[in-house]
Amino acid sequence: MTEKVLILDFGSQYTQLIARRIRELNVYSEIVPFNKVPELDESYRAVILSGSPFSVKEERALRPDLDALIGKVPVLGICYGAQYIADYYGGTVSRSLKREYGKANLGRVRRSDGLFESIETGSQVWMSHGDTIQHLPEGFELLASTADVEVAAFGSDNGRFEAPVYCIQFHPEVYHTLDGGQLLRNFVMNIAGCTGDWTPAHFIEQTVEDLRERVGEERVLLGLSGGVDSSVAAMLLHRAIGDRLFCFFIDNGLLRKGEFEEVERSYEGMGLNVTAIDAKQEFYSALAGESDPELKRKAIGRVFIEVFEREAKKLANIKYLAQGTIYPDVIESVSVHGPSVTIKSHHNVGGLPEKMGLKIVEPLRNLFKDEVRRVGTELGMPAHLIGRHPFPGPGLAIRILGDITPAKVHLLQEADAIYINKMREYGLYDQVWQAGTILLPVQSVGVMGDERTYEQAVALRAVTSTDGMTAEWSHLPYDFLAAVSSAIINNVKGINRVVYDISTKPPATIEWE
Ligand SMILES: Nc1ncnc2c1ncn2[C@@H]1O[C@H](COP(=O)(O)OP(=O)(O)OP(=O)(O)O)[C@@H](O)[C@H]1O
Ligand SMILES: O=c1[nH]c(=O)c2[nH+]cn([C@@H]3O[C@H](COP(=O)(O)O)[C@@H](O)[C@H]3O)c2[nH]1
Ligand SMILES: NC(=O)CC[C@H](N)C(=O)O
Ligand SMILES: [Mg+2]
Repeated sequence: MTEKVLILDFGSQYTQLIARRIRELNVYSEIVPFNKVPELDESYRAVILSGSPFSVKEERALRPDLDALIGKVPVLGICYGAQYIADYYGGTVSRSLKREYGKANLGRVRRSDGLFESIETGSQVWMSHGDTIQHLPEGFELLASTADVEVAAFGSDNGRFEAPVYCIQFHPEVYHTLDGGQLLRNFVMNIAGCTGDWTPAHFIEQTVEDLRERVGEERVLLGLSGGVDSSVAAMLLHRAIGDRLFCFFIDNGLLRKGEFEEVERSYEGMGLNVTAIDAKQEFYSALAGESDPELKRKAIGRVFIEVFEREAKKLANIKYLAQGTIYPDVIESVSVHGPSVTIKSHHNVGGLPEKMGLKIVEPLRNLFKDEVRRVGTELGMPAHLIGRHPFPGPGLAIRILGDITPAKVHLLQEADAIYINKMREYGLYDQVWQAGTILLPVQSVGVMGDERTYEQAVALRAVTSTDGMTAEWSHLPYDFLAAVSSAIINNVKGINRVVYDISTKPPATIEWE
């Protein structure tokens, strides 16, 4: 049984980060809304309470029953989590008009305590709160202070409860808390006694076993996109059920330049059963004359389903559809406006299961993207497949603003290939999370060889991100941007202007449509 750390989400913007930090210790962690605590069987070794935009002093504060948790397993409260524990057990928390936001240093630390082992006095921490803990509840002791807050950390491991409880006002999960990783390690490994059994090898072994059990002797269908998620899902299934996995790779005419052939080639030698399907014309016909972004997406989704359905009919007895759904797609988070379900799903073959009566298998639904990559590496997949930037299912159709024609696709493919190749050449590809070129529906005047031109413009997009939910525009070097711009304008006839997109998400999104 894999050991687990449970994270109760009170709506902090950092909740996912807590889960990732724990997983970096090779310990499995899962996030649940604060009010959906599962039965704590012995696989749960510890519970962490996240921060929150709420204040414990508010009427609407989120107030789960802590008696069900505290004393059962070691508990760590972070920020709101700490304030709530203080408040719950009879301490006092006061609201202050002044927020403490940013770096602070732990001025006094009770280092004899397990939570602060190997952490020096003066260690830099990151604060983000308005409320202050004034008095500790009975049975708790002060563990650390900063210049601004007396109660930066406190805990109870003296017998008031049967398991230790620790509370910290700062955020150990953000990188600005320099010893945050050490603190979490102290809590998870030393105090909660986790051993670190969540490794890619362990995950593969267990998943392959589960898949064999689940799928039995049935056949499984999988849409392969050339992207990381579907490729790793395919490899896992292949290991579990071999030739009973049938992969379809569809050329929708909206892929990058040379991508169809390249992806086909990279799957050779991996042992997968892949059928490549040329459906370019079907997609182009469905998109003809359509310029509304949502209608374009819908048309593409519809054709994906049609193609899948038709091809699947040629194979008898398919019972399952495999999807590369990953953890950020399924986490239920608490939103600032109250507990709600926010699930982002972009899955392009989404309508298929109901239509064909297929059951879904999602071998990656517990993994973050970087973990998917580590599993892929462990499975022996080539580095260029693992390191690929994410690419949307609707492809270049959502990067060509307005209606789609094969000629526009061609124009964008050429510009995009120059951008991406140069990015590799300059050693920037792996520093960027995702990059692409957007064909703008504007023409502008230029001059080339003493002649007037009146041609289209492209925008370059490059972002850094961890999961695509938020993103920063990448600060790419000017000499690189200059080289790309001149290569595109000199080599792609039809484009005479290149601009760089400097918008973050939110409020912009990564794709333009
Ligand atoms: N050209 C395609 N042929 C077959 N299936 C596809 C194609 N494009 C997308 N899909 C299906 O849609 C799913 C969602 O695509 P998505 O881009 O989110 O994931 P991915 O391609 O596996 O990974 P990545 O996010 O790294 O691109 C894929 O997992 C795949 O099953
Ligand atoms: O498979 C996909 N089908 C889609 O319909 C789709 N739309 C956006 N994306 C990808 O999702 C991430 C976030 O994109 P946005 O900021 O544009 O919402 C980025 O990585 C986008 O490339 C998609 N992927
Ligand atoms: N980051 C947090 O958890 C903040 C908790 C609470 N809203 C405060 O301002 O003090
Ligand atoms: Mg993709």
